[in-house]
Amino acid sequence: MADAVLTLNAGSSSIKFSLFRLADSENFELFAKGEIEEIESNAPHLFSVDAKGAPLSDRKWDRAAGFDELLGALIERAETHLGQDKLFAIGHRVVHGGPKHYRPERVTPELLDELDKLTPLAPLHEPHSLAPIRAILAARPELPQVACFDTAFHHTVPMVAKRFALPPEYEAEGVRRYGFHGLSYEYIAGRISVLAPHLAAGRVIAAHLGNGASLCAMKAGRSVEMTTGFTALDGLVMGTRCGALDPGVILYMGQQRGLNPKQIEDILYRRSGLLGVSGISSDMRTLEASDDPRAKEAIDLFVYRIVREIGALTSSLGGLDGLIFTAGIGEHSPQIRARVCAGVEWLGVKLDLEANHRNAIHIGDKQSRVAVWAIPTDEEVMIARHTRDTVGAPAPAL
Ligand SMILES: Nc1ncnc2c1ncn2[C@@H]1O[C@H](COP(=O)(O)OP(=O)(O)O)[C@@H](O)[C@H]1O
Ligand SMILES: CC(=O)OP(=O)(O)O
Ligand SMILES: [Mg+2]
Repeated sequence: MADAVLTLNAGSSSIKFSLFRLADSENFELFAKGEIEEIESNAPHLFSVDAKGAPLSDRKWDRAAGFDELLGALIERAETHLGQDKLFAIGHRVVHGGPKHYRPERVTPELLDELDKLTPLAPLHEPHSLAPIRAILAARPELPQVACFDTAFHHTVPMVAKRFALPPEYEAEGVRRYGFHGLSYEYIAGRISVLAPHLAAGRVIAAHLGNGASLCAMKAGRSVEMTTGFTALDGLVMGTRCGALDPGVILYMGQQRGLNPKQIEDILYRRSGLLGVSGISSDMRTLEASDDPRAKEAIDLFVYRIVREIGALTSSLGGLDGLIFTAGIGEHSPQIRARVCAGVEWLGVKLDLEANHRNAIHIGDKQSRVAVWAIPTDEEVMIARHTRDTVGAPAPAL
């Protein structure tokens, strides 16, 4: 009999989950993974596959189903798949931990009440992480749950990089830069120490380019700067988010256009970025396949901002030894990686075009002064490890 951890990673319209078995006291083995899609629609869909990708279960609803029902169905499936093995804890990616929560924490009703207050700072994510936690707490109060914060890895960023040049009362209230995609960067930092030990003590920029996108500057495996800030709106152009914006634009929207805060939130979070600029899609695959000039304009802007921010983060690091691409676009788009690397060639970055084309992991040219890698990320395994460490490894069966 083995023990298992279920991880949940909530996005704006879907919840990804993974089920890991504790193979021994240290290592997890992926047992199943899947997704609940269209969670708030009239047709939610739950599917899962095993570690090799073979289908395990598939269920479609033909009506809206609340989080209680969807999560109940998920846990029931997970326990059925596990058979004799025991689900001992559930871990969650929670995007914003605010000023107080920068370590994984066991969920309590008090913690949930505090995290609720951070919803305005992560409107696409926080409600979708907290609703499943609440549903599970009500249905299965005996099952330990752990919140793993996406902001936690950036706790090491120096204060000078976290401060806004605002009057001090804002800083005192926690209005500062936090940074996101921390679970992904923590995983990447661990992989670098295995795959490229010579980089582990060096100056590295990791580019998490997915639906949400950001860069993280790491020195000796610790975050020293990132492009996301108080919220996951700042920095790079994202699927539907605008990235860095002159705050004067927000004043303009309110004062000249007469938009209220909810309408502005909707534009900045849901109607900007690749989708807003192209008017076609937030999905990089669709844009790459399109010959519409607006798709090209959106991709040009996406790449330009990455190149610009790599320059800025290199300054924070005082030089650059390694550049790592990860997440959906970073792992799978040779075109975007090639264009970014061409833009920062002056830093000593040179791609091996053939390795890049076949999506190899080590994609730097032998002549490249900066090591270049494309490393698949795994936020789920990070959540599983933190969950096990926070709850404590289960006692061995007698
Ligand atoms: N082969 C590919 N080429 C280009 N972009 C890709 C490819 N595969 C996935 N992507 C892009 O990755 C993005 C999604 O990244 P992902 O890390 O899965 O996002 P999230 O976890 O935030 O939902 C989408 O823009 C998608 O188009
Ligand atoms: C914080 C964030 O942007 O997350 P995601 O990339 O999952 O949207
Ligand atoms: Mg993601």
